[in-house]
Amino acid sequence: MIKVKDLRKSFDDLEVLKGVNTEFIKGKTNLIIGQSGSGKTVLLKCLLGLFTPDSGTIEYNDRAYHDLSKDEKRELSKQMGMVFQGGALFDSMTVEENVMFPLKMLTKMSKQDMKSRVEEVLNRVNLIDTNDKFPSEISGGMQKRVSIARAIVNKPTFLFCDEPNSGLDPRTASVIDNLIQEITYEYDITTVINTHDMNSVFEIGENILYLEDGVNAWQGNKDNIYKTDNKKVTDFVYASNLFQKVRIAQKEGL
Ligand SMILES: Nc1ncnc2c1ncn2[C@@H]1O[C@H](COP(=O)(O)OP(=O)(O)OP(=O)(O)O)[C@@H](O)[C@H]1O
Repeated sequence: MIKVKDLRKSFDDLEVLKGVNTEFIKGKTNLIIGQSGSGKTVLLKCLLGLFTPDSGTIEYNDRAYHDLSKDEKRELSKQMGMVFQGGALFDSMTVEENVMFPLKMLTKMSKQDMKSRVEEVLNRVNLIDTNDKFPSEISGGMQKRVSIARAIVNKPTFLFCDEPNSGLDPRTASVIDNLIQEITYEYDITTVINTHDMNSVFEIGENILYLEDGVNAWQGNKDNIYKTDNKKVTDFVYASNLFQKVRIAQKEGL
């Protein structure tokens, strides 16, 4: 569980987060949606500890970040997994080396234990016989799987994903969404996903935060979002004709 209270962050004169209050639930896929520039990435980076907020608090399992000692902050960062936009794999490393990287950096595991843990997570994301391949030798969908394997290899408590579907065809995007959701359940992780993909919203949106101009403007789940009359949310979510038709069909019970 992550609780965010009155979070504010500015860059010089630009006020980006203007008092965000929200909760991200353990064991669920929590989505952040909103217009470009609404502050989604800045919020995600605050959650990851990459940006220091100007004010407000972030509590990770009921412990406020600013109350933690330096060592505790370091320990907390080890409990965080990140799926970067575009995968952000190391081109010069094989799939196995990419996934092993966090274990080398963050743990004192033996080479053998690291190898077997890497094997376990690569199997979990259904990547077989790719250990010795380089990122350039596998498809975009497979690269995302490697990125997910790398993010979960150190058994994180918190998983952050920045547009995990970008650049994928709709079917592969849906497979990746479902994989992230399954892993969230299996590992009982607090997963936070920054997304532009409305298919993800309707598929895995268990707790959706709609951010508008740096504030939490709406929060609900994929079932509530069909029915909400909050104009800001409907204008954003149903900007496409296709989704408008889906909404009408849903409301009419078709
Ligand atoms: N390091 C930074 N320094 C200065 N301004 C920044 C920095 N990071 C973000 N911003 C500004 O904060 C605002 C919000 O950016 P952010 O990347 O959070 O938007 P977003 O909602 O993630 O947009 P998108 O959906 O397009 O990725 C933008 O105006 C951006 O220019």
